[in-house]
Amino acid sequence: MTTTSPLVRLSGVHKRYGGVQALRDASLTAAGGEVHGLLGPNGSGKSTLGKVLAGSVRPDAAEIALAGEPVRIGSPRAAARLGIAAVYQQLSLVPDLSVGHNLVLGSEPGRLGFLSDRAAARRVAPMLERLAPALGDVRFDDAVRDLAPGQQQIVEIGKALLRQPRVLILDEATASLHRDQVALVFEIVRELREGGATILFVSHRLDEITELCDRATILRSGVTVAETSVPDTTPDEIVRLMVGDVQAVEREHGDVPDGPVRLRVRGLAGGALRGVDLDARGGEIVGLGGLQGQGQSELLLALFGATHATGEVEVDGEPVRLASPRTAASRGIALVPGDRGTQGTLPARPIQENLAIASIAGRSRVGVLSSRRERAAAQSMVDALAIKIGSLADPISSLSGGNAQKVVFGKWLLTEPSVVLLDDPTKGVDVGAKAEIYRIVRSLADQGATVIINSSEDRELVTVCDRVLVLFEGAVRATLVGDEITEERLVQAALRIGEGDQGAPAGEDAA
Ligand SMILES: Nc1ncnc2c1ncn2[C@@H]1O[C@H](COP(=O)(O)OP(=O)(O)OP(=O)(O)O)[C@@H](O)[C@H]1O
Repeated sequence: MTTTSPLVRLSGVHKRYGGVQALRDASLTAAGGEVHGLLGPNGSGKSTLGKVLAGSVRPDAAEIALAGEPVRIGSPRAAARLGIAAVYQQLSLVPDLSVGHNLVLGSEPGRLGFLSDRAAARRVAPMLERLAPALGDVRFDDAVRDLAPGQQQIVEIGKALLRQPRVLILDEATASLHRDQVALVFEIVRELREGGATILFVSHRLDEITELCDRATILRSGVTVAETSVPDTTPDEIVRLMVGDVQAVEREHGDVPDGPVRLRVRGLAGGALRGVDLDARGGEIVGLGGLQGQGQSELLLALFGATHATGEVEVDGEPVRLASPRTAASRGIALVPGDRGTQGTLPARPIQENLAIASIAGRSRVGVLSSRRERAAAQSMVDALAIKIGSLADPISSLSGGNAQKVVFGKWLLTEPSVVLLDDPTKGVDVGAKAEIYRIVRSLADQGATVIINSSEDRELVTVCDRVLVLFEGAVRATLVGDEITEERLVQAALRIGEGDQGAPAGEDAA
């Protein structure tokens, strides 16, 4: 069923959080049978608008109509009764409960309490089967706690789908998924669309937006600035609508630096890693590519001493013990983790403290740094990364996701590291901020640091890297250098197309 009458209409939406006007007269209109993108820079109000519709944020003012009928949505429960379901990057699953019970949570017959195991199993069996390609051999009884983050996200999506929503909000719900998992989610979203539902899709991945969305609403600073037909708009135009005119990031195919090797790794193994060799020079940006989940994050965590691994690591010719993040940090190794939700911040503490903490730990044993210096250092990072904040004293939990990620990034930059490990550092970061981060990554390298960057976006690897190691099942499968680094070659190497024809094999790129 495809209908042109708006299933969802939000207008005159205002929301203020303390000093931040998150939405001002924002609006959105989406038809049934439509995937509607909700786009905008970090902090532009996308999540807030979605949450107003999902009943989890109470607006200061709003008019909401569903299929032409004015409605009041005072709570998530009220939204659920209206057929509205939402999935976020932050999960709402109960870790100690089974996959099956998590799936039925929220769609159980309320008055009757919990479903019996048998009834629950019957209820979720078709959904588990549908999701199997993205879940692997996950079973009804497995505890959610034991699942990989991507699998948990899939369960969260399954939970929303079981409610058979007529409006489904996916708010960065694909950010932690592998490509094959994203493909399944898209398949399901298209089925929902066929059935006449409206899907509101929030993502910073332009390729996902152009692939999936029919129309899109674009927010800037809490205001709806445009509504557009996605197939009729080029990605460049979408970017321009989102951020105004930003300076495009051009790939600079400079020569690979030929200074001494700064980071030398031999036979790094453990967990998913099956013996990785790597030599990287100061000034070099080395990317980790390949299908996701091939050991890229594990490699970075092992180099940071955060997981148990064996092998030899040297920085500037001196052996580094893979003992702990503290040891790594003392040797000038910094890690910017990808999962900004759970790693790398003290959510309740002020932004200033979050920015300063790693550099304080590195420089002062006593840990007391004059708050004037801390403040000056923090402010310099806020300026350099254009982090959108109210005040340095606000808790980091008050920031939008992308801005929080910039704080994590800034925290490590302040330590002036010699080896910078970046684990998908721009996940959930808007295109404008991405460009800023790329510039900073480049300037770090120009100052002599070695940068190792894992990215889930091939485009990012093409944009910033001097060399890309394509990982496959915990080992380096291929190496692409300079002009060889194209999205096409990366995909080919990741999928092992044209075996043996993917640039120098691992190990041959050594000094
Ligand atoms: N609970 C809150 N308390 C205080 N301020 C908040 C809260 N939630 C959001 N904000 C602020 O409201 C503004 C809009 O945030 P929102 O999360 O809606 O943006 P967004 O477009 O989804 O951002 P991102 O792309 O970074 O996720 C931001 O400035 C943010 O800091």
